[in-house]
Amino acid sequence: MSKNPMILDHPLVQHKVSHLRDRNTGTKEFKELVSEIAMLLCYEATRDLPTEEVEIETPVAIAKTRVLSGRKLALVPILRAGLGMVDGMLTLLPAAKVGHIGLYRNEETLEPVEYYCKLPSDIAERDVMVLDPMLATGGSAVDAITQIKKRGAKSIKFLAIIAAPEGLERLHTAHPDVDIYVAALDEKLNENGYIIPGLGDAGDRIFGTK
Ligand SMILES: O=P(O)(O)OC[C@H]1O[C@H](OP(=O)(O)OP(=O)(O)O)[C@H](O)[C@@H]1O
Ligand SMILES: O=c1cc[nH]c(=O)[nH]1
Ligand SMILES: [Mg+2]
Repeated sequence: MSKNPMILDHPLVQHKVSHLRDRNTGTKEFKELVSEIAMLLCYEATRDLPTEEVEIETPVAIAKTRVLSGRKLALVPILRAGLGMVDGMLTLLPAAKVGHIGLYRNEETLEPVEYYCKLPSDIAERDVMVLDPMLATGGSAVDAITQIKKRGAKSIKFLAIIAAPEGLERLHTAHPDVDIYVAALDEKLNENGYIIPGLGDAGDRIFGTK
């Protein structure tokens, strides 16, 4: 990857993120947009997957062409909000295994509290993509990636929809080997650790809990 973080500047991504931010966007459309943006992030984050040449018989000739050369992949959404990105990713990567890490932010300290971790048993052999729509202070992403590395994974990417500069800095400092892909880079965090302008609480908007 040439740039870390990679901030997608594609018009489709910008258009969809604008609608996602809108406070008048309801749960159904919000979920659809998260899934679609995840698909576009996936397209960019898989640009370096290795391919191999094969011969395919078309109805008229033999084509020398390329297919993915069988790298094993794992998606690891950070619960809850990361779940919203899984379907979009699996649309493009149907063979990927899915692990889950449950984290929530302590509202006062803003530090992550871990409550669940279940990863594919062969995670150490897989290229891992960690998913969370929001990278705010970066505490959740850093903690999730630390847990995944403890279980042996060596190749890890992090995909978020909106990032704050504070979160990008913290994640890059803690895990400089991790390539980061984001759909939008925002201005700052407010005093409650929310991204400004952001989109509010992603988990609540995906699951309709507020
Ligand atoms: O970068 P950070 O400061 O750690 O903040 C980002 C985290 O906050 C949100 O989760 P939240 O704690 O709201 O849990 P939820 O997904 O269950 O709503 C979000 O989905 C990230 O996981
Ligand atoms: O702005 C924010 C920050 C953390 N988590 C969210 O869902 N939104
Ligand atoms: Mg939340």
